[in-house]
Amino acid sequence: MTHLIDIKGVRHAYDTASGPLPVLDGLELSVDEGGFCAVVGPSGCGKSTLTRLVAGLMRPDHGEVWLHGQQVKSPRATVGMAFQNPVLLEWRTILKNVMLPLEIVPGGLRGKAAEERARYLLALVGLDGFEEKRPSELSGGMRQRASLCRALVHKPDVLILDEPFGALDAFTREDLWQTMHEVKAQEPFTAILITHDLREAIFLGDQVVVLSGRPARTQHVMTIARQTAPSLDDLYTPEAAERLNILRHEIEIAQGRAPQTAPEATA
Ligand SMILES: Nc1ncnc2c1ncn2[C@@H]1O[C@H](COP(=O)(O)OP(=O)(O)OP(=O)(O)O)[C@@H](O)[C@H]1O
Repeated sequence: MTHLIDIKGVRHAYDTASGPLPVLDGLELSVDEGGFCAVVGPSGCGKSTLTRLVAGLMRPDHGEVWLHGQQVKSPRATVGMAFQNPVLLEWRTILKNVMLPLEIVPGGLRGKAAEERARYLLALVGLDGFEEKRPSELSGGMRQRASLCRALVHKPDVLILDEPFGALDAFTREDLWQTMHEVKAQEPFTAILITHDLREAIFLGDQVVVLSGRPARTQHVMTIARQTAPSLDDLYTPEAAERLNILRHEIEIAQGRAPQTAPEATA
C-alpha cells in the first residue's frame, strides 16, 4: 500500500561548533492518506527536525522522505504548518492572515474564491464575526484557531502541527482538540502532530509514534482505532488508561529511566 508520508531509514546530524550532533538515527514512519500521526518523545530528541524534513526545509544525511509518491528534495508548498506561537501578522486582519498562503502558493485561489474559502474555514472553527479583527484583539485560543485555518486554506497534502496547543490553558486546549476532530470531519487532512501531551496524542492520533532519546529512532508505534465522533469522555475509559500507561512507560524507556520491557500496545 502507498502511504501519503513515508520516512525510510532517516539519519541526520547537525554541524555544530563542537562537531556533528547526531539527531536522527533510524527513523521510520508511515502515514496513510487521512491519517493523524502523533509523535511523542523526550525533549530535544529530534521531533521538530522530523517536521522540517517532511516540509522539505532540510534534507537528511541518509534515508528518504516521500510525500504523495514524490521524494522530498526541496521546500514543499503543499504543506500546512501550525506552531505553538501562531505568528499572525498584526498589520493584517484575521481574514487576510488566513488568506496569506493563497497569495504565496502557485495556482492558489484568488480574489472572491480565496476570501470565500478563508471565511468558510473561519466559520468552521467558530471565528465567524472575527474576520476583520486584528490578531491582538483575539485570545490565545482564537489565534490558534485562526492559525489552523491559515495552515489549511490551500488544502495542503499534509498538515504539520508542532505543539500548537502547548501554550494554551487546559480547557482551551481540550476545546481545540474537539475542534480539530470537527474540522477533520468536514475538511479531511493528513497530519503529523508533535506533542508532549500523551492525552492529546491518544485523543487526536490514530497512530502514536514514540521516538527514542537522541539520536532518535522509531521506538514504538501504537495504533488507535478511531471512532468517527470522539468525545473527551473517551479519555477516562480503561482503554485510554491502558494506552497512557504504555506510552508513559515507553517515554521512560526513551529517557533511559526504565528497562526495555514495555507491555504490548493494544489497538
Ligand atoms: N539548526 C540546528 N543546528 C544545530 N543543532 C540543532 C539545530 N536544530 C536543532 N538542533 C539540536 O538538535 C536537537 C533536536 O532538536 P529538535 O528541535 O528537533 O528536538 P525536539 O525533539 O523538537 O525538541 P523539544 O521537545 O525540546 O521541542 C536539539 O539538541 C537541538 O538543540
